[in-house]
Amino acid sequence: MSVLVAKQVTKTYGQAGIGVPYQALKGIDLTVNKGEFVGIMGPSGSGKSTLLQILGSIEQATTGDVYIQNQHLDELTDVNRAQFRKSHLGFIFQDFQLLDFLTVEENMHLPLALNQIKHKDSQQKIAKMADILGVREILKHRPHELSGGQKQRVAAARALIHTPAVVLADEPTGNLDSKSAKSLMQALVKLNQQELATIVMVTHDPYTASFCDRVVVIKDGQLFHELYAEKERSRFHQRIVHVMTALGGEHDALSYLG
Ligand SMILES: Nc1ncnc2c1ncn2[C@@H]1O[C@H](COP(=O)(O)OP(=O)(O)OP(=O)(O)O)[C@@H](O)[C@H]1O
Repeated sequence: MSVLVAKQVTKTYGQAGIGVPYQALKGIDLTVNKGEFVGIMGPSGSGKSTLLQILGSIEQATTGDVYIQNQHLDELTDVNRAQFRKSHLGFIFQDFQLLDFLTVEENMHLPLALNQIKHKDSQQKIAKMADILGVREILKHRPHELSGGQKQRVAAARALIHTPAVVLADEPTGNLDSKSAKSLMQALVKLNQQELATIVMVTHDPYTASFCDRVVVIKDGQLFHELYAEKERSRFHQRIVHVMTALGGEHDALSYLG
């Protein structure tokens, strides 16, 4: 069952008469099924963040259609779009974006409060998420008392706690050391497999991407290639590295693809 469908999405920045218009996306088609973990990769400036922002209804596509759980995003009013985002989407950012005046527990409670989840259910959800993400011991701490890895696991808990239709993650391991990155990705895989969470994640890092079921590669605003995971993650990692190396090189990138 598809949860997210993007059809022929384009994005042109720069209004007529102000500077030179720039087409960042040139007709992207993407379908993500329930319980899929999809990585979006591509060189710097290829349009990854633009695509993620359009999928998250933060930016509007210039042309094309985006549906999340059959809801066409362009058909929502501004008020309904904000409400839809709160209830149907979860976001994880590179710089965590936790509220420092709230404890970990209160940060996790925020999406539940915004969606008017009852106190008893909230407590159960917080306890379950805290266990899956290994943050139970730090529930009473404030974000400034945490390591980067802990902060990002809390941010992931907050993004997923209200069981959104899709979680959109923009470079979630970008500020983490390799050990913390691995632990975050293992937690996301667990949430993906146990809770059937649907995750779309932009990353530069082939190792981070190797935890996905599928990696979509964008080049110059267009879909360039798709890779599917295989049993051994290390082999998938290698294949991603090959594709990205080929993309960054001057030679015929397609000669690497198989
Ligand atoms: N608000 C904006 N106004 C004008 N141009 C923009 C804007 N946002 C992005 N762009 C341009 O659109 C193109 C795609 O940008 P985007 O941030 O989506 O790429 P990216 O693949 O995420 O890059 P990176 O990996 O460096 O973050 C780039 O050329 C960028 O300069």
